[in-house]
Amino acid sequence: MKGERIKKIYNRISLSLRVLGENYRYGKVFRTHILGKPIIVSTDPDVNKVVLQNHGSVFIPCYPKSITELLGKSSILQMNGNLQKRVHALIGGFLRFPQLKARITRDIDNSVKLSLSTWKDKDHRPIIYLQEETKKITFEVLVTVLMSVGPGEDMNFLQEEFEEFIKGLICLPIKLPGTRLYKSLRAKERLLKMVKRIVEERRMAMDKTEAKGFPNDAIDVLLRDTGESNETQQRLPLDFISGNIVEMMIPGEGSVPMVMTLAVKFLSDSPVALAHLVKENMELKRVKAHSGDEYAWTDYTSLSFTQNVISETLRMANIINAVWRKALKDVEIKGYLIPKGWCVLASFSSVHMDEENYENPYEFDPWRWEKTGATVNSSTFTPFGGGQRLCPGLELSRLEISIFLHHLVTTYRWVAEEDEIIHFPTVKMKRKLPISITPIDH
Ligand code: HEM
Repeated sequence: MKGERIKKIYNRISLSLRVLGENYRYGKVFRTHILGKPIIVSTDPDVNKVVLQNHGSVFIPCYPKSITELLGKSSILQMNGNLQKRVHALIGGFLRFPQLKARITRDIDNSVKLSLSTWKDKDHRPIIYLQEETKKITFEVLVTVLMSVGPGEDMNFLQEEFEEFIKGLICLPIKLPGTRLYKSLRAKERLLKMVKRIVEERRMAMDKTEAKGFPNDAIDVLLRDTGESNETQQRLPLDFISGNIVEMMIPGEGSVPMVMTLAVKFLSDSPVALAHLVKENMELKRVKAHSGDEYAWTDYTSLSFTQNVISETLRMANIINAVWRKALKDVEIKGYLIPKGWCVLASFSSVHMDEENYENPYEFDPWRWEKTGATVNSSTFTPFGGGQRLCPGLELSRLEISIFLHHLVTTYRWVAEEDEIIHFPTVKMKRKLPISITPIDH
C-alpha cells in the first residue's frame, strides 16, 4: 500500500519534471504563465487536434477567472457531458439548417443594404469606421437568430448592455464596486432580465398554442426541446435558456464583424486580390439583375474566390485565436506529457502562421486555398475549433461575411486610411479602420 503511494508520488514528480523539460521550453509545446495562471501552450497542429478531439473524458474547458465569472456555469462554453452535447446539437442543427439559411439570407441582405445606403450621405459621414459599422450589422443578425428582436429600442438596449458586458472578458478578476469585472457583471444582470422577459413571454404564448413548423430562433429551439426520449421528457428550465441565449452572444458577437473588417484591411493592401473579388461579385450581381431572381444563400457560398478571401482572413487574424482546456488525467501526446489538472492552450494562430504549414505565412494570398478548398477544416486550419465543440455558427458566419463583402464591393470603391492590427488582449484595429468611400456608378 505504502509502496503504491510512493510509486504514485514518484510518477507525478517525474511527470512534472518532464513537463518542465527541454521540449517544453523550446519545442512547439511549452510552459508559460498567462493572466497569472501556469499553462501549457501548444502550437503543434497534431497536439491541438488530439486536444480538440478528446473532449469531455480527457479535456474540459479551462478559461481565465474573469471569463469564467462572466460566462456563468451554465454557459455552453463551460458546460460538459450530455448537457453540452444536447445544447450543441440543438443550436448546431438549427444554425446549419438550410431553411434558416434561406430565411436569414434575406434578413442579412436587407440589413447590409440598409447600412450601406446610410453611408452615401457623404457630407455628413465622410469617413466610415468599418469596425463599428460591421458590429452594428452583425449584432442585428445575431439577435434576430437568437431571439427575433428587430431594430428599435430593445435592440439598442441589448447592444449597449452587451458592449458593457464583454468589456470585462479579459480583465483583472476583482469583483468590487467600480472594477471592470463588477460593471460587466451588472450589465449581464440587466441583459439577463430583458432576455428572461422575452423567454417567459414566448413560453406563455407557446403554452396557449402548440408550436408548429420550423423554429423561428434559438429561443424557440430551446423552449421546444424536451430531451431524448418521451419517457424522460424534460424541458430545459427558463433560467437556463435565458442564460444560454446571453452567453451564446459571446462567441457569436465579436468574431464575425472582425473578420469582415480584417478582410477589408487585407484587400485594401492587396489590389490584385481586391480586383479579383470585385470581378467575381460583379458577375453575380449582373446575373441576378438580368434574371430578376432573389439572392439565394447558395449564390453567396458558391463564390469561390470570396470564400478563399474569407479563409485567408481567418488564417491570418481571428478574435478566437486559441481554446483553453484542462486535462482530467495524465495524457501523453507526441511525446509531450500533459499532467492531470494542467491547463492547455491550443493556439490556432501559431499553427496558422507557421511556415511549416503555410508558405510565406505573412503574405495575404487567397489563391493558396485553390489547392485545398477554402472551407476545409483540417488540423492546420481550425479557426472554428474542432471536435465536439466545433463552432455551430460556422456556416452562418461564412454566409454573413460573404453577403457583406458582396454588397460592399459592388456598391462602393474605398480608400483605407493608415491603420494597424492589434493582437492583444484581443484582435482589433487600432483606429477602427477608417475608410473613405465613393459610390460605384452602375
Ligand atoms: C467568424 C466567426 C466565428 C468564429 C471564428 C468562431 C469560432 C469558434 C470557436 C473556435 C469555437 C470553439 C470554442 C471551443 O472549442 O471551446 C466556437 C464555439 C462556438 N461558437 Fe463560434 N465562431 C464564430 C461565429 C459564431 C456565431 C455567429 C455563432 C452563433 C450564432 C457562434 C456560436 C458558437 C457557439 C454556441 C459555440 C460553443 C459550442 C460548444 O461549446 O459546444 N459562433 N466558435
